[in-house]
Amino acid sequence: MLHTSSRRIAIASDHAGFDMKAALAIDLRDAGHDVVDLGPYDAARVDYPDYGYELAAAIADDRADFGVAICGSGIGISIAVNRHPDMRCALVSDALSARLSRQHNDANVIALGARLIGIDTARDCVTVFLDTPFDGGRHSDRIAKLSTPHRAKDPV
Ligand SMILES: O=C(CO)[C@H](O)[C@H](O)[C@H](O)COP(=O)(O)O
Repeated sequence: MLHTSSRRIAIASDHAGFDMKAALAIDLRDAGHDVVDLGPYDAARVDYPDYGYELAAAIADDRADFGVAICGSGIGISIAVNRHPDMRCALVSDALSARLSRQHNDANVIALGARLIGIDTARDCVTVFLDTPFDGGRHSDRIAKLSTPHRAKDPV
């Protein structure tokens, strides 16, 4: 059982993340979540930006509450998701990082590297991610700044 309260979860990968995506989608559905699988639907080689952009759009359009993004390292698809100003995609490989990404960063997408971590670690990360609330407080203004980026101050 991955977690308790039901959520709308979009999940996407590239070819390297295809098997992990399939396993996590089953787990999430078994746990009672409404899972939107954005593909790919077979293991043929694809480009991770296409799927990262689809995942970001699904959340931005309110078709999902949270996202799970998977590629070989998790790096490429996390970069793609984070091109959207309202996405806070956290690439994690341990449960503590997954928890902190929710508590401090209000991350709405978790990215995983299927060639770097095993399915048990991935399950732990997703479980903690979905079960952990945002702390708010001092973190809220920082989160707001992420959606309105500005240039760094000129050096003195
Ligand atoms: O990890 C990735 C991007 O950060 C991708 O999943 C790919 O694994 C990576 O780009 C390598 O591509 P390949 O076509 O699988 O060799």
